[in-house]
Amino acid sequence: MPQKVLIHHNVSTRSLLDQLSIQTRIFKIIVIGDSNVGKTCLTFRFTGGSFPDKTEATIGVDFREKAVEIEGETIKVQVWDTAGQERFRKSMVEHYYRNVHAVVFVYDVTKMASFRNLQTWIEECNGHRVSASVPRVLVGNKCDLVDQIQVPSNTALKFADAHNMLLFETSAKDPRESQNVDSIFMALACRLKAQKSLLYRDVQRENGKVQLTQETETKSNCPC
Ligand SMILES: Nc1nc2c(ncn2[C@@H]2O[C@H](COP(=O)(O)OP(=O)(O)OP(=O)(O)O)[C@@H](O)[C@H]2O)c(=O)[nH]1
Ligand SMILES: [Mg+2]
Repeated sequence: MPQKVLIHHNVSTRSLLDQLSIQTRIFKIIVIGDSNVGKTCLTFRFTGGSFPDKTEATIGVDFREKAVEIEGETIKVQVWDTAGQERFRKSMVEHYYRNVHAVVFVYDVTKMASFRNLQTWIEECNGHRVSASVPRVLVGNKCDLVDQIQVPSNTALKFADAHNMLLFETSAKDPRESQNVDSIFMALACRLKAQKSLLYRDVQRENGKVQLTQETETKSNCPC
């Protein structure tokens, strides 16, 4: 008798877990740009809430995740912090762009070369057949270095407009800017939620396998 109770309990626990995983939506956001612009620091600021004491050049990719709540729904934002150095990224590039939901292009406001190179990063992104409906944003980082700014805001704004991107000028280092860093990812998550272009955890009951599938896109009505 107690055994029967146990079996019944297992079944209901499993279906509850299935339901929970179906409801977990994951947004894959990749962060792209030259080496040293601060991609790791920005992703760390968003997911960990602080500025890392020390960073090393990213090799391949580092994943960071943060659960956010939007209109009562908990969503997992999966941030792919990519390597800026060619030698540390070449074997991974296909993986960066596969099933991506949004792209964050980063430049360093104190380094004009990192701004000019954005064109190359955009071309790489387009070359990997990332759909035009995948939201993209532009981030000028290191705004705390006010005396060293080389990229004027209006130049960056024109570029962002021409490429249909929102522009965020911010600093991963300055704690007063942390809300601004959060708003980069939150604006994207908000837009993706509205778009319904999501990774669903689609529970395939066949053979008890769990697979990830991508839903078809619908038109966005997000205000951001
Ligand atoms: N002043 C200032 N320094 C920053 C800021 N963000 C990052 N840095 C510094 O810039 C350097 C590079 O930062 P990372 O985040 O490692 O750069 P990355 O873009 O991830 O570089 P790769 O991994 O090689 O592609 C580090 O010394 C950071 O401390 C910022 O907002 N302000
Ligand atoms: Mg890095």
